[in-house]
Amino acid sequence: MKDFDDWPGYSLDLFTYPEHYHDDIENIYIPHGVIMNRTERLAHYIMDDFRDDNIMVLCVLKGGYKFCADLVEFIKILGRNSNKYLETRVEFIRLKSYLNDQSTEDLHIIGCQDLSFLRGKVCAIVDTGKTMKALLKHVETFEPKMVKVAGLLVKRLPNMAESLTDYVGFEIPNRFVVGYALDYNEYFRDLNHICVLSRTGKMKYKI
Ligand SMILES: Oc1ncnc2c1N=NC2
Repeated sequence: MKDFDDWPGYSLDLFTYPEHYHDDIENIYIPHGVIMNRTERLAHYIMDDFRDDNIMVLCVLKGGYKFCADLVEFIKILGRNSNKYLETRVEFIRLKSYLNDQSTEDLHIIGCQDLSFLRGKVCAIVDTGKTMKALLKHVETFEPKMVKVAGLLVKRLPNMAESLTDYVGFEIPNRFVVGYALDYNEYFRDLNHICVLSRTGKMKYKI
């Protein structure tokens, strides 16, 4: 099912958002409430799959920090309510791969390169759906017991190989979105909804 092929997004006057972005966003593509409900559902799947394992969550910064925090919170809440706790540790890795709204393809890791804490662990990589190939290859070199990927957004690219994402938040067309920790040159991370950037916004914050 193509979730968002010709989805026009919600008009701005239906939801609240930071006033300073008023002219910079085109529409509200995925409202915060919808993101949270979807994330809760993904937490259910993860609880079912990781039943008795402890999870080592590898959060991909910066874009993945909101999704990761909410996903881990839901895993904790679901565990408490079903009296089945999943011990969850979180580590962080920073990837920088976008300049303006263009992926620079060369994925370089900023910060901790040594992921030996993953050895023999069950690892859940939480990311916003950037190209996972290079990161997965790097993670595999530390011989984790099992790796699963949770991606908030998976973009439908023309030559997309099978998706490397085990838990997909939303499959969307290949368009640049901001908000919910997704940035455009470090702006819009403080926006709760996932929105489409307007031309004004693209020009205003262009580097
Ligand atoms: O659409 C996007 N918007 C912001 N940041 C990223 C995006 N895709 N990968 C990283």
